[in-house]
Amino acid sequence: MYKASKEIKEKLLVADIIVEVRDARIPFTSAAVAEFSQLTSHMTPKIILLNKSDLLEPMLLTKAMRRLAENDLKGSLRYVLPFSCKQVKPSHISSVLDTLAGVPVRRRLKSLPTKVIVVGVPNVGKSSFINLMQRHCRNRWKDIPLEHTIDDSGVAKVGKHPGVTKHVTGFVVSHQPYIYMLDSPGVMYPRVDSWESGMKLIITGCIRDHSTDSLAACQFLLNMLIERKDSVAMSKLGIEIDDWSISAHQVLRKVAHRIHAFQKEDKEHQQENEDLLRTCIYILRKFRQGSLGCFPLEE
Ligand SMILES: Nc1nc2c(ncn2[C@@H]2O[C@H](COP(=O)(O)OP(=O)(O)OP(=O)(O)O)[C@@H](O)[C@H]2O)c(=O)[nH]1
Repeated sequence: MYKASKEIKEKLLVADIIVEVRDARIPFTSAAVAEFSQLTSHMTPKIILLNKSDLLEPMLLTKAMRRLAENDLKGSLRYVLPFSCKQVKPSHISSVLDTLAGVPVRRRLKSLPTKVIVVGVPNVGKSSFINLMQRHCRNRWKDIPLEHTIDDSGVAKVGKHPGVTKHVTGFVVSHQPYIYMLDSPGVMYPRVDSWESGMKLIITGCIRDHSTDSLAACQFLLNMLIERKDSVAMSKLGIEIDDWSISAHQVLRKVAHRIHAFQKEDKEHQQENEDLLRTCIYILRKFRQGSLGCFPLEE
């Protein structure tokens, strides 16, 4: 963990622009806040990329972007862009490139590349985004070498250079202006300031769940679906609900029956907890894949 923090620190120090990837379904809860204030200058421009926007209705996405702009970005120079690595839209890529090109950075000298680092809490799609940009840029500039290393002075060079003590690797995303994206993301910690935030982070996979958490997180999710009277999501779980006063535990049992999670030979119900846990993992996986439909977890 210490090593990871040290690496992020070093990368943030060389970065001219920070792209913070967040999960569009939890635009506030998936903020990578932990080290930001200590490690970055207030002057470093930040772009917030609301990834996984394919898992949110367009109207809600617009709302989330507006709320972020109103609440989260006061007084600092930031941009909020929608993105989806799963349903890639050329307009998303071009708006990222245009925004990067237009961001006023401290030193935009022709000889020095503007260095962009991608950061975010786990599982928000940082690597997917970097890989996608790398593929796009490789196709765009077929004849120009795109893989570089950068030494401490910020000069990008092709190939490996002996004598360069610290270097970061990445690829060119734009030649005019000269913009370079580091190819390894900075993984940061989320802020878990309430039980509810923790549940949302587990549901979306930003925090790894252990068995007890899976049960609690799944029940949290099912309660949300019950509250929303979300018959579409329920039908995707293979069940129908006639009376919405049903409890999360009852829904869980219904799904367990539906997927035949209960073991037939377990007449004494000794395995029941394990069977329900397997069902929770099944439900959470479906949600994370977007198979339960598009809905926000934050109002
Ligand atoms: N639906 C959807 N899934 C996505 C999107 N982007 C990434 N994913 C999925 O989210 C999961 C995590 O993606 P990664 O790119 O590994 O995320 P990461 O932030 O690099 O994760 P860590 O390595 O844990 O820090 C994978 O299963 C991806 O397929 C997206 O835009 N939409």
